[in-house]
Amino acid sequence: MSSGASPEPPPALSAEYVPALDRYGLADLSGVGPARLVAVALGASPRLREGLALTGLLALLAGAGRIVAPLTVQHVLDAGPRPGSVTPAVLVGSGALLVAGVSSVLLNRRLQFQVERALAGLRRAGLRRVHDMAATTADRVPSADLVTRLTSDLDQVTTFLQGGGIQFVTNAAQLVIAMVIMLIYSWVLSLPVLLLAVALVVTMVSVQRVIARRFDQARRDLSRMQSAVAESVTGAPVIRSTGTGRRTRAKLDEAVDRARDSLVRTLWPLHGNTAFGELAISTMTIAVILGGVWWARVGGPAQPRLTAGDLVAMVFLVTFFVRPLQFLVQSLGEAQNALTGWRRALELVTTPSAEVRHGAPLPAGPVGVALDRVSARYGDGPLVLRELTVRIAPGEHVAVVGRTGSGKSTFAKLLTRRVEPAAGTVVLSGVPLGRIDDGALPGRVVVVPQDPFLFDGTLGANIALGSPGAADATSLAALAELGLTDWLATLPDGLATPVGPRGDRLSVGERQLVALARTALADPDLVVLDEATSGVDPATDVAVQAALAALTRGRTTVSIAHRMITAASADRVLVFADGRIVQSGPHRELLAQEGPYLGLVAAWNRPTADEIARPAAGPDDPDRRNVR
Ligand SMILES: Nc1ncnc2c1ncn2[C@@H]1O[C@H](COP(=O)(O)OP(=O)(O)OP(=O)(O)O)[C@@H](O)[C@H]1O
Repeated sequence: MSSGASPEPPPALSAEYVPALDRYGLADLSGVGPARLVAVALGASPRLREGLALTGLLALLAGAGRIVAPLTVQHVLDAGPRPGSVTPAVLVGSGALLVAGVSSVLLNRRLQFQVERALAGLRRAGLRRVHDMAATTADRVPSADLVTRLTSDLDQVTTFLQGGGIQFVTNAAQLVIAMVIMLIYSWVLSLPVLLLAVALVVTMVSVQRVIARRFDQARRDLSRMQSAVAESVTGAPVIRSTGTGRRTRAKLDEAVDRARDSLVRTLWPLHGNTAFGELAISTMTIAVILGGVWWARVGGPAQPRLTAGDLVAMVFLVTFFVRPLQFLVQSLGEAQNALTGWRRALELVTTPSAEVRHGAPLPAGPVGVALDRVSARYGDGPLVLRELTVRIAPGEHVAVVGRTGSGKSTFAKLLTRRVEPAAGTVVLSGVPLGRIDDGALPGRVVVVPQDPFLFDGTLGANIALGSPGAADATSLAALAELGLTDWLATLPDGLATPVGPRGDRLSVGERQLVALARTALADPDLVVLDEATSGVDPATDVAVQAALAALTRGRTTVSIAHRMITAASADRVLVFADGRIVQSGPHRELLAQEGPYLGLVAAWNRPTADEIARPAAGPDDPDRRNVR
């Protein structure tokens, strides 16, 4: 593809195309007929539509040109070898071959370019969709799976095309033209050829269905295998530390074996199809030769039904009919594989976007939150949040506490549109969240996760993400605002300190500090914070608490609190149990009530095994302070 090519416009699918969704919420094109599939493919890859008529014409010229040779031979044989007939016939034949050659080169070039551009467009659109989905369906289909799927599916298409798949078009054109000319020469001799071709096609189509099903399964198993491999590589430190290497290997072996078995299962019908195709092709050639000799004798020497030239031309034509048919049969498996890849890539691209475009703006100022009888679930699973009704005033700091699995994270995901309510409405500053424009949320509603993701680069670059283009001075001011100047001074190169891939060179606590500085720079109006549960050393923890206090001052904040100090410093605590809010009020008030909060506080006050192993915490340790 030329580097100067303009980017593929986004898919413009026909208005009436409303995809059925599979259980992961992805478009499901598996039951869609070929005409609809082609329409969807053209809609998703507009480049394919460009110059379709010219492409068709080139295919016809390339296919027809090759068939001129038998016609020339027939003419010369029947007219007798006289210079008056041979020379023009040879000239016409040579000219036609030249046109066919040039058309074939142009066609291949054109198809290669168009298809590669279409594939690049699909890749781009697919990756964009993965990003878009990561915001809403990440919990249903992991983004890594989608990327693996997109990459391997489109690789399959490229492999097919590079292995001669482009010839498919020329061969198909040649097949049709040879058949038409054969019929013109002798419909009697064409009859057995066509009957055998019909038998071949009928068998092929039914075996093809089996191949398609098995390839689909094989591709799913290959995707699963790739995900399992990727997971085992990413999770290598955990696997090593937990001593679960043997179990992981067994899981990987099982995934590899399953993928292998699936691939082997595709081979039987594939080979059966090829063998049957070869058999049919040989039979056709024999039928034409024997039938031709018989048919030539039927009329007797005085009135032969077939001239010698006709018979020779027919034998040639059968070859020209058979060769592409053979090619098509042999490539059918790979074509099927590539088609499945193309279809699955199209499924991803045509999955309806969850983005809200041209939605309402989010009114300026601190954000107020209102939930009315909101329930939520993952996929078609059970409700994990039930009938939540809660108000959070602008500027209020609310801590969300509860046992593991009680629904705290899901509540946070509801506020940031990572989970759609199954019932009820979430309203931010008077506007239903589902109607707020996607562009209105970044920078205004910011999530600080437990273990923030940092890009491989400098500390400064990672902080500046909060306000793209921010100068170092602005980042330093944000750090100062959070009281982090002293912490910065402990780093070897200040803002220029490299953080390593995913921020691995920093501790979890330090990554949270970077995320807090990034958030301060963004200056959001609603902060949703998932407090780190572990891995924060006491010194960094003091810095995190101070930075948090500064960041949340005057901003609406929802903290998923795992420690008492965080709950105690909030204006109000929401206690979750089994997906419901069972208590709500300031920390001190809740301490005076009978209820689950007292149980949580007791658990928080119990020293952990880690703390028992450590020397006794000093009075300054914020987490050990008796807040009661
Ligand atoms: N992606 C998911 N798919 C299916 N179920 C999920 C998913 N994420 C969470 N759940 C389920 O939803 C329920 C609430 O989970 P959630 O993560 O909101 O709880 P939590 O209180 O934040 O727990 P923790 O403190 O352990 O993070 C749990 O039963 C959990 O198993």
